[in-house]
Amino acid sequence: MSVGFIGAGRLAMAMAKGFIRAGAVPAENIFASAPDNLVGRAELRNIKELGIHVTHSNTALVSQSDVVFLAIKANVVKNVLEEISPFVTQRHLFVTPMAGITIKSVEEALPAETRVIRMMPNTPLVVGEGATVYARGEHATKHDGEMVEVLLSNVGWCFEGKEEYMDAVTGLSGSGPAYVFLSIDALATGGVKMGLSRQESLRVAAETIQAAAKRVLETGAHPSMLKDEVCSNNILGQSALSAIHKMEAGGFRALLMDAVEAGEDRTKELRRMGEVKNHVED
Ligand SMILES: NC(=O)C1=CN([C@@H]2O[C@H](COP(=O)(O)OP(=O)(O)OC[C@H]3O[C@@H](n4cnc5c(N)ncnc54)[C@H](OP(=O)(O)O)[C@@H]3O)[C@@H](O)[C@H]2O)C=CC1
Ligand SMILES: O=C(O)[C@@H]1CCC=N1
Repeated sequence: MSVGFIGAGRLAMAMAKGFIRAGAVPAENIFASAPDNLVGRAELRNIKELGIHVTHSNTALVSQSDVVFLAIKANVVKNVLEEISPFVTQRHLFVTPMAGITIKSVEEALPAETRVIRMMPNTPLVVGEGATVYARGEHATKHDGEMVEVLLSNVGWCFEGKEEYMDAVTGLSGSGPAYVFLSIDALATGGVKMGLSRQESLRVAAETIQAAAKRVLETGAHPSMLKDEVCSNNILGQSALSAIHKMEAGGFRALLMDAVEAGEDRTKELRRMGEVKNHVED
């Protein structure tokens, strides 16, 4: 199976590296199309070092690939689909990770009965971890879905969901790693303020987040119950409860809920951007 990425940006390269590292797709079966303006840029050297094939032609990439990931931004999708449409055949499966862009809009821009799957991954798949939710279009078969699921399961957890939730998934897990990176940085900075070295503090913060996530996944327990395990009820303890009181007073949980909602709202705006040719935001 040959895998192509239209757009050789951050997500595409994370996926390509993740697939190669996991042994899911050999580098020689991976293609990426990068615009001409990448020539001479450091990104192109990094991409070439991966050993994948790089072209400056989206249409050549389509001709070379069985599975085509649309790893571009919403503002160029209309033009790109118009450009490649004459080169699309029944051989192709299109997978779109684009925030906000619906399956229907991709299907309508490509030849009738083109098989399309929409998915929302996240970039930690570069290290073989992460969460991907996908939804099948009208013509994508169960087998197509299983194929995507097997491929993405090499680089994290992947499951089929409903397209109507995909904007919310974008606000939750597509963008989620950024919220967690921010949290790790903030926790580590707190440690530094209390006298730890930056390096130690960062490691302790990252290991703590990883361990807590693992505990949720392995026990299947409600996070509030696990929180109670950490918080001593005894008046002689309560250092965790004192900290949590501060977090609640600062609206910590409401802030994270608002973040997911804001991510979803912006994703819906991106959908409108995708409806216009070469949209440029003011
Ligand atoms: N980054 C993430 O964490 C995630 C991203 N996504 C989605 O993935 C998509 C890509 O995001 P991301 O990788 O972050 O964005 P990037 O901007 O890093 O990558 C997009 C790439 O597309 C290239 N490009 C622009 N126009 C064209 C064209 N006409 N033909 C081919 N390539 C073109 C850009 O080149 P140039 O820079 O030269 O313009 C750039 O390299 C988005 O739709 C996003 O919503 C989904 C989940 C997570
Ligand atoms: O911010 C973005 O556009 C993308 C969508 C999900 C994560 N990053």
